[in-house]
Amino acid sequence: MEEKSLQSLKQHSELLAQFIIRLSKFYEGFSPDIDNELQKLRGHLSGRPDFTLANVSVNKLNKTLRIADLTVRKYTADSLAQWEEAVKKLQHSLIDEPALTKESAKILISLNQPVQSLFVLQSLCNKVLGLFQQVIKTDSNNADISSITSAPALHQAISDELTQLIESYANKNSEDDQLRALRHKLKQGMTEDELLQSCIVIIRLVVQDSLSEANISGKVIQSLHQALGGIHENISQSIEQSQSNFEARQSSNRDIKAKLDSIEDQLRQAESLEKLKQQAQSYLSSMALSLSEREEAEQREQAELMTLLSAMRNQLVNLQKQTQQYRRKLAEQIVSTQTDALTKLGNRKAYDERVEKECQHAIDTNVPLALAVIDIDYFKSINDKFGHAAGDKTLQIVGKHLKSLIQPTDFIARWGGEEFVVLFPATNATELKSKLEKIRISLSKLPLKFREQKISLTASFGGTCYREGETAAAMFERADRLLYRAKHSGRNCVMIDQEFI
Ligand SMILES: Nc1nc2c(ncn2[C@@H]2O[C@H](COP(=O)(O)OP(=O)(O)OP(=O)(O)O)[C@@H](O)[C@H]2O)c(=O)[nH]1
Repeated sequence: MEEKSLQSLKQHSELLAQFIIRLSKFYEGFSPDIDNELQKLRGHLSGRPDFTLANVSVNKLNKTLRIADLTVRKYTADSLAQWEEAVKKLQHSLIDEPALTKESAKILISLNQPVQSLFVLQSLCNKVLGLFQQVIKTDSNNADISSITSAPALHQAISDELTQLIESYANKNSEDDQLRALRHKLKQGMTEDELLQSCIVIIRLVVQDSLSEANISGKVIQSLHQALGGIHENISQSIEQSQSNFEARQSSNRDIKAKLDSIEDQLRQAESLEKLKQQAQSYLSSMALSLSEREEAEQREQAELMTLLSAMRNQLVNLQKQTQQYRRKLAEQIVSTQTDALTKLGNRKAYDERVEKECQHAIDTNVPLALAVIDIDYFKSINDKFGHAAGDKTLQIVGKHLKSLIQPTDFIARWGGEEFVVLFPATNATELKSKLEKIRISLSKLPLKFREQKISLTASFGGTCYREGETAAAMFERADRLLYRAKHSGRNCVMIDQEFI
């Protein structure tokens, strides 16, 4: 019996030792105190077990484990609170990501549930990390997309706009070194900083230019004002002079009349012919004197008037010269602000003005108006292969060629970059399609050669007709969408609004 219970005790202590070994392995590294104490306990229970010492170890372990348990709970609570705060912060930046917002809400609910074990805590930690990984991935994707699409598109749009502005200034100031350098740099490609600095340079130029324009206009107006003031003074002077001359003539008339009346009286009362003769002679010589004085005065007046008139004439001639000069300058300015410097075709401003007129005409006359947007295919590759100068030359050649293919009543403008816009008055969609097809084929046969290399060039076309009641911009957008479709259908083709056919 004793032998049996000893055997059973041995078995139990071995089982306990194995359990302690497993427990030690599980807790290994968790705390050095627990590791040491478990190792001691294993020693007390192996071989000849010493239950008294084992009991001491178990008590020590109990205490350490209680403290460790409190530490783990506090650590768990702290971790959960920190993760919750981090997920909440993250949630604010996820407004545009509904899937991630939903996921973060789910995680927040889990983080607020009681944590039963370290495994649950670990799984929560994994979920939080997973969420952050997903957000980082989405952010970098978005950053990639925006750096591929919006930022370069904006960069390109600003560069194109600046090129146009510089072109129109270069028209006026072809010798300006700064402009020449800017134009060159823009064609080479600019960094964002350089682009911003160029914007500032151009803004300064525009301000200076408008200030000097205002100054010139001010001077012209001032001199017109002076000239008009001079003419006004001369006219007032001549009116005053005429008034006083008129009064002098009236007094001279009264004088002559008085003398005639007096002769008449003398004739009636004359007693002798001799006396009458004497008196008549005296009156006649006095009248002759009055008349010659009057003639002299009249000649003087006429001379003065002539001087005044000739001064006025000179002033008017000057005035006319100045206004003509100014009008010519204004006309030149209007032409230059509406001309594309590179192709010498109308620019977007010219198009904007013209399209409004043509739309109004289409409404008034009920005659169709067609619009085409033409974009050279793979133009960038010309720049890339042969340089910007070759690209510029191509734009000039294409612009000239397009102009030669349309009627004088049609209107062509360079919309920007490698895009042209053409207005075809009195043209319906079917006619537009056939006109654009002819232009497309003609363009594809244009002989172009750079560095001894023949290059074939094609363009894509979007065309539509004006719909009464819509804006010119709406018509353009429709044509532009059709152009986009033409590009996506393989390029070198014409896409016409089917509604009109
Ligand atoms: N030489 C020159 N290039 C210009 C001018 N304006 C715009 N560009 C260039 O035209 C190119 C247009 O390129 P994209 O918009 O990619 O068009 P694309 O290469 O014609 O391709 P698709 O239109 O899609 O067929 C850009 O590289 C611009 O820098 C200019 O006045 N002169």
